[in-house]
Amino acid sequence: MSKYESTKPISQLVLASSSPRRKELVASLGLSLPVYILSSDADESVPSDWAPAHIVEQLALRKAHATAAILKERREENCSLVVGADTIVVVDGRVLGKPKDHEDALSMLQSLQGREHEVYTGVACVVAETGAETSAHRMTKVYMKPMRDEVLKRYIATGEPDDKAGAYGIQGLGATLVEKIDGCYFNVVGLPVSLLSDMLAQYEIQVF
Ligand SMILES: Cc1cn([C@H]2C[C@H](O)[C@@H](COP(=O)(O)OP(=O)(O)OP(=O)(O)O)O2)c(=O)[nH]c1=O
Repeated sequence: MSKYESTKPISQLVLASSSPRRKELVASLGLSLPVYILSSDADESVPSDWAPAHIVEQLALRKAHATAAILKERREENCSLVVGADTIVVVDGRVLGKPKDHEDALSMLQSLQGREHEVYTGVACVVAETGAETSAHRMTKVYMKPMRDEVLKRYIATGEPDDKAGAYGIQGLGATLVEKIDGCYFNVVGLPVSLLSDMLAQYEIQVF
């Protein structure tokens, strides 16, 4: 029995995510095994006293386990490694997820502009066959420029903040809001690929 308790070698990777960014980043790794997308509706509510690192790792695990359960129900022949991820923005200890509406997006961006905040992404790997799990996270500091409401409102009107934690996307027009970062860029985009590649190596999946 290998260390991840599977009787068979991993033959496919399943990304438990509906995020187009995560899909692109996994594709960019050019893995030699097939990659499929199968997202599920994991509950994303968490107790208010959880630390950011714990939140993102637990939510990444929930997402991966929910997809692993679907695969198990289907009695898949292939041995799948399911990858889940979760990203949050933290400012002054306050956790920002995705904005509910444009008003919420404005209040998030008002709290981020002109100062630094942290972005946490948790990554989880679950072997569908056995439920064996690993999780880890990265944190990146992001420094946003000071901006007037008028600028923030114009950015919100582009629609880019709608589906993003903290109401901005560093990979898009949101790059113009950011002065500098300290840490992994891909962690901010939603999937720290260097961390993921280390985690995949534990399952004998090599990136190159
Ligand atoms: C801060 C920031 C977040 N984001 C995105 C990454 C995540 O997709 C999203 C945070 O929401 P998540 O709940 O982490 O992910 P998701 O709902 O988009 O996808 P899934 O749960 O199906 O995997 O915010 C960016 O794309 N750019 C950024 O600069």
